[in-house]
Amino acid sequence: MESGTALAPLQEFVYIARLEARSSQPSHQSYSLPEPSDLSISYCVESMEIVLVLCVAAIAVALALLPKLFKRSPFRHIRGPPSPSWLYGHMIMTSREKDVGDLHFQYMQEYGSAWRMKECFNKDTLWLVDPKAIQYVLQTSGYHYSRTVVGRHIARQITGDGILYVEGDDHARVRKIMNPAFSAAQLRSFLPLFRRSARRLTIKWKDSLRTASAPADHVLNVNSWFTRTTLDVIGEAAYDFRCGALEEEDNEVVDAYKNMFRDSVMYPSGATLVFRSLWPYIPERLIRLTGYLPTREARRFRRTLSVVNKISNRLIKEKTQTCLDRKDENLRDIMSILVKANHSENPKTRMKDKEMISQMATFFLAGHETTASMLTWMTWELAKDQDYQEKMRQEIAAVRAKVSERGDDDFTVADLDSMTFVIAGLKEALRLHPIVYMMVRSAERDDAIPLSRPIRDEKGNVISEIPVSKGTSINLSLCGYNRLPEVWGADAQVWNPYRWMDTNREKHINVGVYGNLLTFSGGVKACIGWRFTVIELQAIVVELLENFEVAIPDDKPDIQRVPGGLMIPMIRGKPELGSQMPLKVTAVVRPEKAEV
Ligand code: HEM
Repeated sequence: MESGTALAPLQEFVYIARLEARSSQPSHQSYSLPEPSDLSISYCVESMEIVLVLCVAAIAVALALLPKLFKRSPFRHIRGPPSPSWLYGHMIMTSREKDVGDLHFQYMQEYGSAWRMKECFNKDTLWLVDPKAIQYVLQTSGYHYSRTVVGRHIARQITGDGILYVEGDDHARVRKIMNPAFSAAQLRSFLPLFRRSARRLTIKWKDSLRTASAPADHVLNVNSWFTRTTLDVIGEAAYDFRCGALEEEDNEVVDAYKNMFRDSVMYPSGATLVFRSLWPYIPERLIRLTGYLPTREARRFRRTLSVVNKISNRLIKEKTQTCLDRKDENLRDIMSILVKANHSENPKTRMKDKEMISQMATFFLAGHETTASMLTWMTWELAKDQDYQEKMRQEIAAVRAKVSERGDDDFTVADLDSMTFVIAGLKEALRLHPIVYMMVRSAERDDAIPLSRPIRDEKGNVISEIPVSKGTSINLSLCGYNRLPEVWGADAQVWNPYRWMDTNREKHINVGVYGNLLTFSGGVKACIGWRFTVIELQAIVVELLENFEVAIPDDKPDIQRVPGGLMIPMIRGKPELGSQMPLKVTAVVRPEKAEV
């Protein structure tokens, strides 16, 4: 389609709306992955009426906001890829990447550690992988770069007014109350719970192998098993609530989260992108109403939130009563600690019950699919690297021998931390597969973002800091930074866990909370659950490698990193199957346990 005439944006919009209408499905979708070049197979289930209403509203608001939308950005001379569309900018392209990160990696090579792209209505947006710039945005000036209006309101639809939604002083207040529940000592106390859940998973896999017709070729969708395991873990750790996800696949909570991202935010339609791009100009109270719209994402999120809120409501009441009765001394779950911390706060700064419920929904959201996906990508890497997998297994066996010699039944956190190969494998998986692969921040004031390495702009000028104006969207490419050759070496694009054993590694600018990776972000809003995740991953990986070998199945499925809010593993060309990671799983025969 031609662009460039005055009517081009309108033609483009109508063209894409038509294509999307053609691919809209009334109820249960038939899934097909849209190629950036072929929007006719776009994935979109909003009804055409909703799309049209939103379009008309969007165009009306857009006309009223023309002056703001056409403000020229102070970094317009930074280099970047040409925009394919005035209306959509690069938004369709980036939200429909074939494999998460491929565009980021390409632009890093072409333009360096900072580049310019376009949002809807031709608005400039800055992309960063530069460590100093990222440090500045997340840490040095963290509270001057807020989560975007769109990001916050989508989070609000999934979790309510939780920590992912609030900003500024409110964020600092909530974070302070939450911190005690995530102290290192508190999280270490969860190890037995993680190990119990991992053992339950082992039993389930062994049962599955026992009943398999050909155990040597037994293929499991490990992602589904990991999701159910981590759901059980977060239920028990956060609420002392038994989800029972490993026991029954069709459980209410499992069902509430199953493929939630695929069914909501994956491959947003053009109309959705345009509509969302207007939110920053709409009063907050009106944006809140978007959660009640019959759109694909709002409907899907409402379904999940109603299940989680029902449980949280009941539990908050119970735990508050237990706290008031002073019967909570032995309760170590996150919610009990939060209730206690909240009660010791000044009544003015306390979280209200509604806020507490939202934090609980946040833990469920933030705390299970992320960890499950991480386990999925890690086992996939290990399935491809049998040598390294075996090295990890030998290391685990050696530490196991020491534990038995001591007369202990199981590993302590110190034992897990002594496993150099396991930790290096874990860090490498976190580096290559950051589940939250990008974050967008909005500049709260005019500012200049410093760079660690100067770049050249379109005019050949050397720039060591980038001027940004209030309201600019700053895209932090977590997956890009995690593969930056300056930081990780010339082989940054490939799996090489040995890089973590190099004790001569150069010191780099501090950006992230774990291994200096950006996987858990950094600064004032870094992942509060990173330590929780690391211990959980260690506990589960060690259990699995003691009991099983994982390998790529004989038919070598083509695994795709699908951009859907999180980085979702799927079989290329089969999105209707949802998250998938088929791996061949065989039992390891241990000397003392030769059964299975
Ligand atoms: C592999 C696992 C995980 C990954 C990759 C991950 C990643 C992240 C990232 C990148 C952020 C920053 C998001 C942003 O600023 O927009 C974040 C925030 C957060 N995460 Fe995690 N996370 C993981 C597990 C967990 C777990 C297990 C919990 C809770 C038990 C958790 C709770 C949170 C919370 C509450 C926030 C918001 C923090 C704040 O705003 O101050 N996460 N996480």
